[in-house]
Amino acid sequence: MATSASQTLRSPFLRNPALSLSSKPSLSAFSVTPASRRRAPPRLVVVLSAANLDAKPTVLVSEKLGEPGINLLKQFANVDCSYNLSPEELCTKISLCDALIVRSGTKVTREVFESSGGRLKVVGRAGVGIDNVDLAAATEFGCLVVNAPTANTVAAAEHGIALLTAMARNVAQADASVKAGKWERNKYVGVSLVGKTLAVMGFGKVGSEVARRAKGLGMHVIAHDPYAPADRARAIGVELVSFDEALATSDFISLHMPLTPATAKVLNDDTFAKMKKGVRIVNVARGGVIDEDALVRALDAGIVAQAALDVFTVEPPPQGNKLVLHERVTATPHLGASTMEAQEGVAVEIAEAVVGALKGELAATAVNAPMVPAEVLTELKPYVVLAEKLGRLAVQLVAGGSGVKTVKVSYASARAPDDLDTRLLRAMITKGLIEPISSVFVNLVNADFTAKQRGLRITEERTILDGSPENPLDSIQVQIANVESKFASAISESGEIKVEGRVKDGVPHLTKVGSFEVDVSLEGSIILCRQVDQPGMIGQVGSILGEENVNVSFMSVGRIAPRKQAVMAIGVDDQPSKQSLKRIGDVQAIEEFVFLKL
Ligand SMILES: NC(=O)c1ccc[n+]([C@@H]2O[C@H](COP(=O)([O-])OP(=O)(O)OC[C@H]3O[C@@H](n4cnc5c(N)ncnc54)[C@H](O)[C@@H]3O)[C@@H](O)[C@H]2O)c1
Ligand SMILES: O=C(O)[C@H](O)COP(=O)(O)O
Repeated sequence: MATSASQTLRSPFLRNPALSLSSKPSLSAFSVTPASRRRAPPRLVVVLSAANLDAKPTVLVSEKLGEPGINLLKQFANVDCSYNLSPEELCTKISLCDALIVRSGTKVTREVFESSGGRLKVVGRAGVGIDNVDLAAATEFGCLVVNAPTANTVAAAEHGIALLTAMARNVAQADASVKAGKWERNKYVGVSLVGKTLAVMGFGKVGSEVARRAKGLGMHVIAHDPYAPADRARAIGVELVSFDEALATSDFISLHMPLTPATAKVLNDDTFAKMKKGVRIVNVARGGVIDEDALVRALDAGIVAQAALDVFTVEPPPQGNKLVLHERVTATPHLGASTMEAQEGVAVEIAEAVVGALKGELAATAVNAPMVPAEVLTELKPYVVLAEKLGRLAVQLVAGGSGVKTVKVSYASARAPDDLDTRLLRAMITKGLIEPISSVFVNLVNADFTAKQRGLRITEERTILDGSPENPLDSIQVQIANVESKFASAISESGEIKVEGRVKDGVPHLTKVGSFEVDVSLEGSIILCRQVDQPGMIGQVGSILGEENVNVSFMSVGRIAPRKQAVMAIGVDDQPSKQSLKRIGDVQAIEEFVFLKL
């Protein structure tokens, strides 16, 4: 079992609270509730709880990061700024690091994750593009990848506009000519932008800012983006068009899509052939979206009149690169994000994201894990804890030897189905199901991957309840099918191990085991006993535990009918000894019992 996870998943409840009696409306159960346990909702420490918070984590910064970001990191971590590491040096260092912060110049390969020996928990990309990080490997290794997606948007858009205008007026070439002692006024006659059509390819953050600015220059702006909403484009006076239409009708094309398998070399011999003769191209996205050899051919053939490029397939491009040296190409060394303001912003954005992730908070800028908006997260916090604990309980009820393969999770809620994002809950149930029976560390990043790898099939279903949708969930039920249980009473009428829980006053409770209703707060550990319902049972078990100074935090009895079979759930703060557990088992009326660690 991954002990580090369970250690840091502690919630900050008080121990040894004064007990107070609270009567329950249900006839079939009563409970003893520590008053102090009803106060604070559990802290959410879900994603990266492997980071050892007792020792300061170590953050490796492998490329120049703005000072404000470094200062922020230093308040929480040991910061190792080692720039220009070779791939081998990076692999060596990484085993000593909990987090790595990179820009576009560091390749975070599978080897990096393998070399980290499981210690690397977060990769922070101080910028937008994450094409230099092997996301599949990061996910497999349970390493969260976060980026800083907003702080350099304006800088990149401004650089796009700078390249567009500089290209149109031959600024770079004319400057070099003047510096070379020439005065070539006729050679550097440019083209005007006003009234020309600009196609923005990729209408995301940077693309839309470029569009806005280009409209200010009097250009007719169209955009191609298969995923952009038309109303967002319309709102700034931009028409979304097909890829082919963008190519065929534009005087200028500005690229702003990410580099993905779908966009790699999207500008190639075939697509250049579809463009208007004399088109001008700007690229501040990624070099790999253009087939650079094809661009050289298109320039030489006069299809492309000019290109202005900030990014290249290989950076820095090899010496003597034909494209860079082409007379009608303006080149900058990946400067899109390089303004003082953007670098400060990016540094702070990524430092906050990495520190937050190391503390176990959910990252709003997670790239390989669901991004859960802060308000949703606040609401879901206690349910997240409930989900993991139900998973832990359910799997511990399985009799040894019977493999867990089929799990059904049912969420009962008065919310509309699309108003409840269950990915986080599913991940935590998976964590709860897998960690107690393996050495795998499961988090939000690798939960689905790990489940799949272990052949664990988790299906989810929703029960829509009438009533107020004020709370996101009424209950969560976890059922494990096709297994035997070491506590037969946990098997429901339909033959599965079944546990169900709810959140009460912000605290997760176990409310059903098999067909028995119970009510026990999910903290510490739990003893479940099945007995013939009769007076004195609570006293007998309570005094066995009391003799050993085991603090009982919660007790509840669920029964079919008075004096028939009942299940008693006892919450304990401390682990009872084997002898005490045996004595409980020896109580005559107790037919079976199980001790479950949460
Ligand atoms: N040169 C630099 O220094 C610099 C700085 C910032 C960003 N960038 C790069 O700019 C690009 C855009 O960044 P962003 O912050 O605007 O990202 P973003 O995610 O906000 O926008 C990208 C847009 O591209 C769209 N897209 C995806 N596939 C597409 C396709 N096949 N065709 C057309 N559009 C497609 C997406 O729908 C999205 O709207 C990224 O490649 C990023 O790495 C470069
Ligand atoms: O994707 C990005 O954010 C830009 O390409 C910036 O990259 P950089 O951080 O290496 O300047």
